[in-house]
Amino acid sequence: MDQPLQILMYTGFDPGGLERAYAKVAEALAQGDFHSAQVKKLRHATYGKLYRARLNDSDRLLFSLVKHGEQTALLMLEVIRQHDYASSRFLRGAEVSPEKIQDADPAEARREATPLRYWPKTRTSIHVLDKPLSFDDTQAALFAAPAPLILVGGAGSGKTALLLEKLKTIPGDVLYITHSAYLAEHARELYYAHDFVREGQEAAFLSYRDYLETWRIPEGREASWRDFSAWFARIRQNSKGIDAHQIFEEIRGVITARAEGVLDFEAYKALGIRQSIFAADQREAAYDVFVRYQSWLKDHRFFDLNLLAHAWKPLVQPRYDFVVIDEVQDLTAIQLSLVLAALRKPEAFVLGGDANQIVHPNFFSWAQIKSLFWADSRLSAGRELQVLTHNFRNGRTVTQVANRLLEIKQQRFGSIDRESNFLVEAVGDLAGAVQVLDDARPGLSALNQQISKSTQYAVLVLREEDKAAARAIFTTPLLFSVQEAKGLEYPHIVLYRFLSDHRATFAALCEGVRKDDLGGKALTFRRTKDKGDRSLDAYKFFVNALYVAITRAVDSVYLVESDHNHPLLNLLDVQGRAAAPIVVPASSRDDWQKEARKLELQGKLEQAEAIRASILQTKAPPWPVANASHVEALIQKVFVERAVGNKGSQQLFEYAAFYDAPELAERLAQERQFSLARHFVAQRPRIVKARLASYSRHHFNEIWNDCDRYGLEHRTPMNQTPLMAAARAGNVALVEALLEKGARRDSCDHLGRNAAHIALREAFTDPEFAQAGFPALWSLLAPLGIDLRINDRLVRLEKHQAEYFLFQTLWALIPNAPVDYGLVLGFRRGLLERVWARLPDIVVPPNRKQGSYISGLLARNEVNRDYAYNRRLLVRAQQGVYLLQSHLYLRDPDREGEWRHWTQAHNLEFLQAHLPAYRSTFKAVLDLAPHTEMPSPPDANPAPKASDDGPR
Ligand SMILES: Nc1ncnc2c1ncn2[C@@H]1O[C@H](COP(=O)(O)OP(=O)(O)OP(=O)(O)O)[C@@H](O)[C@H]1O
Repeated sequence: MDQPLQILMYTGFDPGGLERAYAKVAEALAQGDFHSAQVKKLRHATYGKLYRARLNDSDRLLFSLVKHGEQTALLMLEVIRQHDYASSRFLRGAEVSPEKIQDADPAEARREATPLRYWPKTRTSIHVLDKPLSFDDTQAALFAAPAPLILVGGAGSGKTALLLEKLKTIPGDVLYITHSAYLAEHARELYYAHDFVREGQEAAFLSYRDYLETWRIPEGREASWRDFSAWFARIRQNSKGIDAHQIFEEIRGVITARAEGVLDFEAYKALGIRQSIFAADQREAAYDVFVRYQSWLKDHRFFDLNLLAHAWKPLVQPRYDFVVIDEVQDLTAIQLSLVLAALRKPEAFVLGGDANQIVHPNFFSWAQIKSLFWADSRLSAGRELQVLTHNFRNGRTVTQVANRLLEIKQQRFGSIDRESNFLVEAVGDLAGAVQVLDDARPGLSALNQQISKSTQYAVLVLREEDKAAARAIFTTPLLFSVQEAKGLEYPHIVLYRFLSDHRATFAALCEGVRKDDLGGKALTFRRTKDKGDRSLDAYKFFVNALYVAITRAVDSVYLVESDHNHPLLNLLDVQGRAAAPIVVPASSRDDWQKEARKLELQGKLEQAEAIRASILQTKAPPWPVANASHVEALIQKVFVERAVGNKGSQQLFEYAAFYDAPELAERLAQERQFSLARHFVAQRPRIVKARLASYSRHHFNEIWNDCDRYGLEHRTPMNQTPLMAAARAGNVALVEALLEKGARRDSCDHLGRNAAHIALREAFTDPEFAQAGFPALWSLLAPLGIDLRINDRLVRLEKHQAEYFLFQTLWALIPNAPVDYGLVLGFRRGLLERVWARLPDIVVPPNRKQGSYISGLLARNEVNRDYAYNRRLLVRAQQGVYLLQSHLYLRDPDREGEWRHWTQAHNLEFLQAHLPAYRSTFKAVLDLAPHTEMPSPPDANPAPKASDDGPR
């Protein structure tokens, strides 16, 4: 007999008014009686296994099962009232048709329960992000505590999870912001996982860079370390022994970092000994480099995020009701103050971070943060920083070694500050291992042979410049510097010669530290004795880098070292590995494919490309692809050169049918007497169907064969990726399978349409498609947001906003809408009314389909309309006729940081060339594109006044 099921509740669960019916059903379910509550199993595209029970004639209970160890529990998610599945929190966008749901079997449900990594038995309330989570006591207390809050926690302590859950509770305009673009995007995905929506909230998820762009898009690009070091190498002879890494850190973390303004030379010279990397006698030379740095930025159209923050200060207005800042240690004081300047109420913020993970140059300290905020008496009353000490990510041994490293750092240098003075406790069941491997060729070659086949192992080096040596041994594409590895995690991590290449530095770290004093349960606070001792600053990068590197491993760490007797290994209590070779199962092609996509999303293009080049090794397909240049060549051949035979005409006709270009078919009929083209409307469905045949099937073997040979992003003869073709064919299962393999949602055809736009077009033309597969396709394919450059600002449209759907609709329709709508450039309200009426309510709620709502939506997004939330998307061409406005740009997917005018993104020039009948219309629209440059931003790199009389 199975144990009774425990009952847990989702934090948003509310049986309001149905308590008695709920209690009865819950009791039966807990006893494993699924029959009397008529439990049915539902399938959800993203959530996985969900069940519904009958509460009464019209109301239903939605639940899932979770387990921890031997214990299984019911997780009560939601009461669905009056059969209204469409407005369900967890089923939104999912298809629930009564014929397709089946009776549920309790034994199978137990087997398929979702594992909970952590579950203190006293807690019954469960949060749901991408997965169900039971908070620990600190997380729970902080979740309930009022803002402002500053929360500190080691790697994997659940900061991001807590910050996001907290954010969900707050109404109004809210912002999640962090330095890394990847983390901002990842946080947004976690937040909206399972289609979470909060009524009455507008949430923005921005990287710090995006945030700046929402105020004004800077010219040029950010100066990276690589740019800086190449420049510095050229000027180093006359910079009096200043080290490149140190001056980079000094400029970014000290000279330009203060909220009050860039330090002038006098103020810089007067800094205390612990406030600068450089001793008093080096400051003049250091400042001189800074002055030259500014000229260099200007000359090369580079920008620096701190200098930009100073310049942007006058632009920032109160805009947000609440702000969450994650990984706050990656931001400087000026950057922080620029974010907080956008708050409507100064105390409405929560910050999270970990000072032990600083590998970006910024001189961060919690004391500085505290003084920045708590100096404000409105914020300070009774506030302390809160510390999260559980580790939900790493195994026990990895956590132990990471803790020892923190202890060593503290013994050697004293506590950095009270706030970072903690050790962490692993909560998972995994033991894991940390071992030393010999840096000797035969052994390492054998190791390389094993791990280079696996996505489970990554190799880390301290700095970018150490990669070359590691590459001589390790051929895995998963090779990272510590900077790059921040925020990543892998089951197994190989650290290549961290200690052996910096023997003396790491040995100095161990001076005076006794092994017997290590291995404790907690750190006691201890200040350094000598205030002038700046050795921590010199070693900070090395210790923190090692800490970050070790904590990337979920399971095990291998330190490849030539010096097994290094004192740090002894202090960390890490042993050599016994002779047993490491044997690793090879990862599948699919795993590599997914890994490449994951890395690409994280901005790790070098490693993603290495996977494609060295492991996937795909080749170009042998067929001609109907992209813009191919179609142009065909047009030239058929209409200009008037090539003999029908082959070219046939190909063009197929293209015209597939891409809804009746005008092109008409030309074929008239200019080439191509008779099939006279029956365009009748022929079109046949051609489309034939072209999509293999994407419409239930068996995908043929598709997988093509993907293996030509890659997941290869183009079909109709210039679609397999994902686009599957979307157009309405094949939800294939779309899911392709996404699971890592297919890109953002690939576009030559008219700027991605898979979501293609599905949307199809839904506008085919009512059956709209009602059947489309809701699931939209939920799977539509990106969470669209970035537009409107004039000189970044405007991000979020998926739940009406403006988002308006823009996506226009993008899917213009310029040559599906056949029955004709050419769409300028459009009236009626067009939107007609096409939205075809879509199910689950995608466009009924109130948004009404003419009056649409009129309002168009009017309030018109460039000249005075309205606070106007996104300025449209221009009124004449009474009632709108057009996308002329200062509207989209991100160029192929050129990072660049924007393309919407007419270019849509390739209107191409269309203009091959649709002569519409040339004048296209020309009129193309003429709207501004030929002049954008208005220039305020001077992003103002030369500080001191440079006039400062040292040169
Ligand atoms: N209470 C919890 N129970 C189980 N898992 C949890 C809990 N809280 C967080 N996690 C999981 O632990 C992992 C790490 O959490 P999260 O990313 O929030 O930590 P973090 O402190 O922000 O880490 P880092 O500083 O390394 O980015 C995530 O997979 C998250 O879902």
